[in-house]
Amino acid sequence: MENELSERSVSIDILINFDEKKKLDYSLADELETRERAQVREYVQNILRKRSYLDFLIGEFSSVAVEEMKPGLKNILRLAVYDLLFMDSTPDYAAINEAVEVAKRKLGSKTGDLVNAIMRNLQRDRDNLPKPAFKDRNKLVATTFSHPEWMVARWRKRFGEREAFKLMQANNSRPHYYVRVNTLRTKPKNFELRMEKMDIPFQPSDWLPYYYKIDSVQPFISKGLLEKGICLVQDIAAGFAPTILDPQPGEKVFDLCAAPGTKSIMMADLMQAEGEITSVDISPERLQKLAESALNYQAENIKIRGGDVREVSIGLADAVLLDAPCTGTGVLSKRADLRWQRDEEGLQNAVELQEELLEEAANMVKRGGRLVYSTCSLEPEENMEQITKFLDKYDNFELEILEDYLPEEVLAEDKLSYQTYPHTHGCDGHFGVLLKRVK
Ligand SMILES: C[S@@+](CC[C@H](N)C(=O)[O-])C[C@H]1O[C@@H](n2cnc3c(N)ncnc32)[C@H](O)[C@@H]1O
Repeated sequence: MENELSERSVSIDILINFDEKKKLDYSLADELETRERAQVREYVQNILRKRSYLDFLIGEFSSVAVEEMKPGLKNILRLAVYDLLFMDSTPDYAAINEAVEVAKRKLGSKTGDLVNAIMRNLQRDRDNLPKPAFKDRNKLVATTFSHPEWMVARWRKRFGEREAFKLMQANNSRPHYYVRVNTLRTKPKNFELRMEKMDIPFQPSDWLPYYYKIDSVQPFISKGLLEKGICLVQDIAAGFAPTILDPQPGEKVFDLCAAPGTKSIMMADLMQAEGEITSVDISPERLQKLAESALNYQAENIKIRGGDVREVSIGLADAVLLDAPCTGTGVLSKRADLRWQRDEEGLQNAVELQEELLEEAANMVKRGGRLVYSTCSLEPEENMEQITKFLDKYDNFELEILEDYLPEEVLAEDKLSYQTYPHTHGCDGHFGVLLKRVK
């Protein structure tokens, strides 16, 4: 019999908690070993990536409608169906028996019997599974690709169906990972030698210096490379915003909405820790992570400031980065949970907050100074439309051309913004512009 704290049962607890509280809390896995914790993350993210499709299958084989199931039963079944159909390493009997045991233990023997019946039915038909066949096209696509219907409707309209499919497929695939070497701690050549010695596969990027595409983050954790501050896990597109801000040693820089701090750390490195970065964020927990990273990465020029960007009074800077809170629709392969947490109202709220934050950020830029606005969203309202609105209102800022900083393939035709897409660029979806204060 399975131990109380198995990867499966902890994954189920995290998924139940997510359904009930709309928050993904991995701390429930804290008592597991590193490898098991990684497995829990895999389970949770993979199940969230396939959630609508798994629910469709459960509905087809159950006498109880999925909408009527409590989160406990629903998530035991989601994990069991995922195990049965998508985990080659799990034998059928183990997938079914373990689900039945967890159901009995958590919800009683009757529920265990129900799980057994549903799973046996599904196993019997596994070579001839039903396919979603809804008349409503958005519902059909949303179920097939496990994205919310509002997102599907938007993306089908904007990109056309073929491209929207490719984007959703990319969101449902294993994400790409990059690390950036921290030159405050080591030289890139030494870092490469170290990776070779440790047999860690890596591929230097030709987009930005010091970035390497990697297969998995796991060896970097287990060999202590992150802990020692040697390198940082950061998507290459997340490095574009600091790159175009181009902070120089000795400058005064503000990083607004800075936590957990990967961009502050990168900017400290670009500045060789000379000058001053004030990193502002509203979240004390996330700022705690930034404080730990600053120590770890020897980013000694970072000063942390807790508070709302709209309320802090920190004067003027040569260069300001506003990495605005957003819907995160560009990072859905790494954060599959976000697709289930966002809705159209949330998008509208994000747009309003970004507008206020952008105005505040602009007021903190010295005359002649630079302002970068960035998001990890694919939605025009959060990106270029936000900037157009801002420029219509303020005539003391101008957009700068980005071709000296970034590869052409990530730039808009006019070279005044960058936007990456997971399905075309093989990295997260990020947007950014560089504004100069001209008067
Ligand atoms: C996209 S994340 C920032 C990621 C960060 N720049 C990095 O690279 O690690 C957005 C951040 O905005 C913060 N935030 C949201 N509203 C804020 C506000 N009104 N004032 C300050 N920070 C805010 C959130 O706490 C969150 O940490």
